[in-house]
Amino acid sequence: MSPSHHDCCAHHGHHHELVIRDLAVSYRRVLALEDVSLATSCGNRVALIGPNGAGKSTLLKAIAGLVPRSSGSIEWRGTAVKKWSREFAYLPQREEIDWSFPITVRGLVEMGRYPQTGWWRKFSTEDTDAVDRALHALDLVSLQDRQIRELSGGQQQRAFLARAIAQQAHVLLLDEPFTGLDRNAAQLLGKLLGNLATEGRLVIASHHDLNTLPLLFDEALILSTRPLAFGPVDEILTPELVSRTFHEPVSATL
Ligand SMILES: Nc1ncnc2c1ncn2[C@@H]1O[C@H](COP(=O)(O)OP(=O)(O)OP(=O)(O)O)[C@@H](O)[C@H]1O
Repeated sequence: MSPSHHDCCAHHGHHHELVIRDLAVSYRRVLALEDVSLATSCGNRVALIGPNGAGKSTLLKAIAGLVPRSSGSIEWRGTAVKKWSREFAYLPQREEIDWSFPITVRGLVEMGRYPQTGWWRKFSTEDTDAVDRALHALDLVSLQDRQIRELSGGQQQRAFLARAIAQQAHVLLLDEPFTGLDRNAAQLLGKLLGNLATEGRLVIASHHDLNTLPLLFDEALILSTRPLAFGPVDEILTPELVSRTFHEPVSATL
């Protein structure tokens, strides 16, 4: 029996839903990640912190099943994650997305239903309802007929999150979702991510701004190819650790 997103924490007691053990990822000769272990559950917002090249994007892609791992394991609700499944939604960094692609906001959100419907089936009422709910949750109802390329950066981020919600993904893997957003857009996105976590989703995002870290996230993984620390943000964010993370060259750990 797979728990719905409303009860996913309650019935698991102390068992964590996402468990990563001794993960390593290499790109040909570059060792991008090593010895990464962490355990967390729905309801949390986890920040990945670290200097450029620390492996934050690589970890998001590895959890999403988008890059092969050299060793280690990833378990989601007791089952080994071997490849992409619809439980995971991955949002790439802004510059990796082709924003000129001709599609409306609603069209993009409907794409979240394709893993369920298959392209040959018609949209059911359930699919339409899921799309409507996702547009509503991300405050996009009035923008649904607009082209994606005509939106602001914050609105585009929300459209991609709405697609993930329509997909009914429980794990949201976001690569620098706050980068490039103005204050208002960042505040709105922060609030929406908080709601999604409270509803019982797990949010994992790379993040660069240590000042907003305690406001936007519950837990943090400090990464420099290897993990330097993982835990609640208020315990992790010590001056010693911050200077160790950002003043030490990444290559020193390789
Ligand atoms: N496709 C790739 N092929 C080869 N090496 C790669 C590839 N992608 C990333 N790397 C290397 O892996 C390491 C980790 O990169 P990654 O993008 O995960 O870091 P990051 O923490 O997300 O960095 P940033 O903050 O700059 O986005 C870096 O040394 C990078 O050069």
